[in-house]
Amino acid sequence: MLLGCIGDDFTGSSDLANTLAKGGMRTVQYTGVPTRDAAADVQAGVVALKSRSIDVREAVAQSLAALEWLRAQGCTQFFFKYCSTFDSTPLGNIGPVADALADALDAHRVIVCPAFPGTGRSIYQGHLFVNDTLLSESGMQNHPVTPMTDADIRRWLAPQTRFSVGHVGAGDVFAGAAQIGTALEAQHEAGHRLIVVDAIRDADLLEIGKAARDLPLITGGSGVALGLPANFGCTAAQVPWTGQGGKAVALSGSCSNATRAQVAHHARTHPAREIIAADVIEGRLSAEEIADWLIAAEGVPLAYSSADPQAVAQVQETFGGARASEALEAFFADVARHAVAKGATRIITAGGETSGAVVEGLALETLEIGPEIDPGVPALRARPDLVVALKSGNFGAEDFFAKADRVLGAPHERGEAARTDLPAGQIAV
Ligand SMILES: Nc1ncnc2c1ncn2[C@@H]1O[C@H](COP(=O)(O)OP(=O)(O)OP(=O)(O)O)[C@@H](O)[C@H]1O
Ligand SMILES: O=C(O)[C@@H](O)C(=O)CO
Repeated sequence: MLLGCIGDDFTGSSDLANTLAKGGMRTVQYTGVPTRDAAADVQAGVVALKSRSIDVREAVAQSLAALEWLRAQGCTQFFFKYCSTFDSTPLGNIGPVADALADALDAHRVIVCPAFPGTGRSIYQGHLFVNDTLLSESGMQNHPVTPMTDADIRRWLAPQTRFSVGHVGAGDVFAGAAQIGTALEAQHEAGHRLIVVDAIRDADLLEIGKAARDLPLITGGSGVALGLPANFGCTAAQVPWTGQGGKAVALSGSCSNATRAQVAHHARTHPAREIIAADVIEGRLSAEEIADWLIAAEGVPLAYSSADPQAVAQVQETFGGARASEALEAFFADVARHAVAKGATRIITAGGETSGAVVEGLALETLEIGPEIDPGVPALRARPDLVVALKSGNFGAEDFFAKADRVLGAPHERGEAARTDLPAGQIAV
């Protein structure tokens, strides 16, 4: 293994794995820290944690355990993947995890770059934009767990880290890799260790990637990984894929604007059933009943708890946010387990936490990275008879659910039949 990656959530990890696989690296995503060695031919390993919003000490401990495993696999460079909207609070977890990894790797010029132009995230003069609005005016200021009320990433990161935060501005980035390297060195000499780097276009990210060639640790969204495969001699390639026939089901626990638009769009032409949060929390609805409905329904049936901010606030006020989230995530995991037991072979999930719960509930240990469905969302093979797509809340076009089903089911470009030869947990990219 060459490049070792640690992702702070499951959908974000598949977003990063997608970029690396498209760049030609043989990439595998692992659910949590594996207990055995990776296959010998894996070039990039992404250890997916659910560490974005957990207790900071636990997030650091899990990330260091992931680092240890990745080091043992032979990796020479490491990547800490967090959200392109820098989801964190003034207490962490991005800063403390980056600090701990920097210490462990003796890294002193640590790039901090959440930019992902393909989904509208850019950084200019240290400020993060979502399309044409500052992060703090993009809707992310209302996020229930990590409200992002300041778009200045330098200022947001400062209270989270023990180190001084530096900045490489757009002027240096536009001048290319050599100048980025010089600017990183100047920031280091000025006493800064975590260095926010501007990027507004993919071309900027490719130059940053070149400049990062010899850095032990890079942190950011998936965008800044664009240039890394080339440093290892890999070239962009079509990602091989064998489609999976059979029954598709879609599950959505994401309440983001993008997902709610996708749910509304899908419900116009496919069977869709709303999951009422109170029914789940108070035990009036069984997961098996929903799985039966999904299996019996035509097309790509969707079960969703996605609701607007007022409805979510009402549920949280009545039951408490943590209780509601736990109950709904456990419910979707149960629905997925029953649906797979009853024959589902293609599972599409929306929402980082929801997807994480489903992947853990189904005990999917490794995910083979397939072709991109929409920016940041790849098709994934979990088992010889099961494929999945894990969509971050804010990602995907309006027709995402139907499109995901088409890509998951698409025949291999060389026309091979679906594979049945590989045992679970031993799947190569
Ligand atoms: N109707 C609802 N009322 C209250 N909470 C809900 C409701 N539906 C879903 N939830 C909870 O809201 C949370 C949504 O988080 P999730 O990470 O799945 O989506 P997201 O935040 O849109 O995605 P991402 O993290 O990828 O941006 C989950 O914990 C889910 O269980
Ligand atoms: O970087 C992103 O925006 C996503 O991969 C993600 O992490 C959303 O949860």
